[in-house]
Amino acid sequence: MTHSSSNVALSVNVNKVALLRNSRHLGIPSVTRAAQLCLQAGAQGITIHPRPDERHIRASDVSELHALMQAWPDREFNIEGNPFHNLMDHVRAVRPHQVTFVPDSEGQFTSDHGWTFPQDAQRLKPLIDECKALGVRVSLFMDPVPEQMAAARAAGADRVELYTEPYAATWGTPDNAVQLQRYADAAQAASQAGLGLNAGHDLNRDNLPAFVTAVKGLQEVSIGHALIADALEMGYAATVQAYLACLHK
Ligand SMILES: CC(=O)[C@@H](O)[C@H](O)COP(=O)(O)O
Ligand SMILES: NCC(=O)COP(=O)(O)O
Repeated sequence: MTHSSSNVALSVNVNKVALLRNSRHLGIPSVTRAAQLCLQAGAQGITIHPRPDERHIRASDVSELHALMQAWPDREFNIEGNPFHNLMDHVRAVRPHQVTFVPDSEGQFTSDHGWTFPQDAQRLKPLIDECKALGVRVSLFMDPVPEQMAAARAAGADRVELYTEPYAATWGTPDNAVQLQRYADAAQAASQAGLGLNAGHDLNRDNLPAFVTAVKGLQEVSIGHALIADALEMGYAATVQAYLACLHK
C-alpha cells in the first residue's frame, strides 16, 4: 500500500455511493466507478461495510470491487462488518487485504461502539485465526480505552481501528482536547501491545489534521460520509455547467 507524506493511508469508504445508487434501479452512481476515481485520485484503499440488510453495499458490489482491486495491486481493500452476521461469507469469497470486525447489531443505524474484552475474546479468536489463515489482516473496531489494547492483541488482532465519533462530536468544544488525549493514550497502548493502528468514523477535513498530529503511529484512516458529501459539493459547479452546456448548444 502506498502512503502520503504524513504516512497515514486514506481508505475511502464508498457505502454512501451505494446508498444513493440504491434509491433507483439505474445503477448510477456506480460504486465501482466511484472507487476507481478515488484510486486514480491517490486514495490508498477502498473500504466497504456490507450490512446484512444491504441498505447500501450489496453482495454484488463486494465481488465487483474485488475484481476492480486486482488492477490496483498496491492498494488495499478493507471490508468491515460483524463476523457473526454476513461478514465471513465475504471474507471467504474474496479474501480482502484487511477485514475490520465491528460489533454492530443487525439493522443498526451506524456503528457506535467497539468490542469489549475479556467478554468478546473467546468467540472472536477462532474467527480471527480463520482470517489470518486465509491471509487476511484483522483489525478490531475499538473504543479508545488503553486497557483494552493488550487484550485485543492477545485475541490475535493485527490492528485496531479506533472509533473516532466521540472525538469528532466534540470538535470545536472545550471537551475536544480531553477526547483527543484518550486517543493518543489508546494509540500508545496499542503500539506497546504490538498492534497496528487505524481510525475512523465521522472524520472530516476539519477534525482530521489535529487527530493525525496527536495520535502517534496512525497507519490508516477510513473516511466515507464526510468525504462523499464533500465530493458532491466540490463537484456541483462543474456539473451544473455541463448541464447548462447541454441546454445552450
Ligand atoms: C465501522 C465504521 O465506523 C463505519 O463502517 C461506519 O459504520 C460506516 O457505516 P455506515 O456507512 O453504514 O454508517
Ligand atoms: N471505518 C470508518 C469508515 O469506514 C467510515 O466512517 P464514516 O466516515 O462514514 O463515518
